[in-house]
Amino acid sequence: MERPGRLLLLSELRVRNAAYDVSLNRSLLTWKKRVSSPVYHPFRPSLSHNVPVSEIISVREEEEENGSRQKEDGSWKKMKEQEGGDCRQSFTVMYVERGRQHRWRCAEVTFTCSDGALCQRWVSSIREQLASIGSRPKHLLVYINPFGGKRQGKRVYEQKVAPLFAQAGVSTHVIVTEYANHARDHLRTGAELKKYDGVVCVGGDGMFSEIIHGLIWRTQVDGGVDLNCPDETLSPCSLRIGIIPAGSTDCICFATVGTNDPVTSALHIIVGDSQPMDVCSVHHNNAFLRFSVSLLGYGFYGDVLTDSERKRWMGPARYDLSGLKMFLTHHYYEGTVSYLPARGTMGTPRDASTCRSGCAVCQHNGQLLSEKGEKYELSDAPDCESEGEWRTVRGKFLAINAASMSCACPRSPKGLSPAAHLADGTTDLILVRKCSRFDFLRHLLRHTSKDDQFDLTFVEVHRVRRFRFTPRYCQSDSDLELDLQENKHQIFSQICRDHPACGCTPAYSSWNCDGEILTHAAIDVRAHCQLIKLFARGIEEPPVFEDLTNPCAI
Ligand SMILES: CCCCCCCCCCCCC/C=C/[C@@H](O)[C@H](COP(=O)(O)O)NC(=O)CCCCC
Ligand SMILES: Nc1ncnc2c1ncn2[C@@H]1O[C@H](COP(=O)(O)OP(=O)(O)O)[C@@H](O)[C@H]1O
Ligand SMILES: [Ca+2]
Repeated sequence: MERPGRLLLLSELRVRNAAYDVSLNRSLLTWKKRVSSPVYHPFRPSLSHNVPVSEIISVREEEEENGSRQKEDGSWKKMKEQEGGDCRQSFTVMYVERGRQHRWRCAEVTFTCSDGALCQRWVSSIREQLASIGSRPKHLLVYINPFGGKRQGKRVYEQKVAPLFAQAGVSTHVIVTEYANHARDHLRTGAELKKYDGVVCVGGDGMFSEIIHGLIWRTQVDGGVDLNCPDETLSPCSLRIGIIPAGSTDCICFATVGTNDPVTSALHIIVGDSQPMDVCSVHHNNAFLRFSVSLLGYGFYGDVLTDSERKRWMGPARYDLSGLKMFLTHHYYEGTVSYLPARGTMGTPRDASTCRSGCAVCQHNGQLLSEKGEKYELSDAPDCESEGEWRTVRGKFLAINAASMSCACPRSPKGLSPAAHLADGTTDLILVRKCSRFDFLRHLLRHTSKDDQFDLTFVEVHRVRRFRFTPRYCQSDSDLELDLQENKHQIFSQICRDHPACGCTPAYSSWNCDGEILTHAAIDVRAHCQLIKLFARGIEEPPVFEDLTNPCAI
């Protein structure tokens, strides 16, 4: 068996007319400038580059300007004569280069070889190494929401993403959605999923939500799982999902990649990254309502979303206006929250460390939950003997938020729950009790600074596996139906005839479920560990020691 470090090729090649020693093994492509004097010079920029094979995007043979080109059969039709009489050919390697703030770019380097045969050997060796990476997708199903965010999804895909996919030899079937839930319904029933290695979503969190609803639903139906039963163990989806950010918040992309940049996302897809992610199921009276991967927010975030939907024409700025309006409105909601604390798992919501690439907490908890899955499922059932583990909080709340991941986004780069994990099988339940406007503003502002948004007397946070919310004035299903029919376009679409303070504060808010409105206030939520996978790797730590041998790092 070949060891990863075994040298496959070592040649003297030229890069921009300078001589380099270029080597390839199964994990690394290295090019190192030949120096006339080998004396060490501390201030001379480094002359060595290392690119992991896993981060090579593609390799292409260059067509010489003077007409020398490769024939269909791979032989060289005409060689360009060098002054010295030798023939030269060149090839270009495209690879991932890291920029600022987790951005990735496609860089390239052209190597000139002394002869065509050597050039071909290099090209085919690199191609062989790339082909042996089994995790890279070859065929992708792409859904574009042309109306997400600033309505740039189609243009962004065509101009920035499609050329990269073509360069990397990734074939695509592209569907531009024509109506809301088009992608979801196509994934449920129409798409031939066996043909693809992954699904790509061009849009925002709402569009991503459509994709996971289609994929998870299809996987459960294929596996005979009853989605309406909150205690069922769901089957994980095998297809990975890529997100090209083209929405308004794009928090799922930001929290899994570290930036909202279409090129960076496309490169993570091409190199075949894989990031498992938790999904919460939301039920009402034993009927399945929705899935959530980022924010489930009642009160403030539910009201912001409901208000902002009527301002869609404003684009992403609608959230700022609705946010300000709802902050001034200052509604609170009464109810009971019951939760099952996450026991035996690593990590707490007050940890200083955050979820990063290759997160040990996610790996530990993921393994624990998959090994002890059955036992955990049983003890989680609220009506079994361990009912005593459930805790209950009653009160008046300005906001009840469940963050299954940090929910970091450009508005709040550390997120709603900075220490939440992408794939640990838990969600962070944040309860913001009724307080003054001034105190609520302090809490909100802390999402944008280094200060701890949980270190306030009216805020509590719990890491949980399940929770339930019941509003004080219980909503009947007929109320909800009337509500939907009559008050669809009202900011607070509640029936509050039984509410003593009717006219000043509504009895119910709605849930903001990854940017989609849920009108049922009473819900039962359960975290499912690592139910889906993304073409991402989590947020990378900046290198502690810069690679001083790499001039790009200086
Ligand atoms: C006075 C300063 C206030 C600063 C408050 C900052 C807090 C921001 C936390 C944002 C968390 C966002 C969680 C993500 C939610 C998205 O799923 C959802 C839909 O996204 P998309 O489909 O891409 O539009 N976005 C929202 O609900 C927007 C919330 C904005 C709240 C101001
Ligand atoms: N072609 C379409 N026409 C109208 N709505 C659509 C279409 N495609 C998707 N949607 C819906 O648009 C909503 C918002 O999409 P999203 O991409 O998240 O943008 P934003 O981040 O701006 O909210 C989602 O609920 C999605 O279901
Ligand atoms: Ca989680």
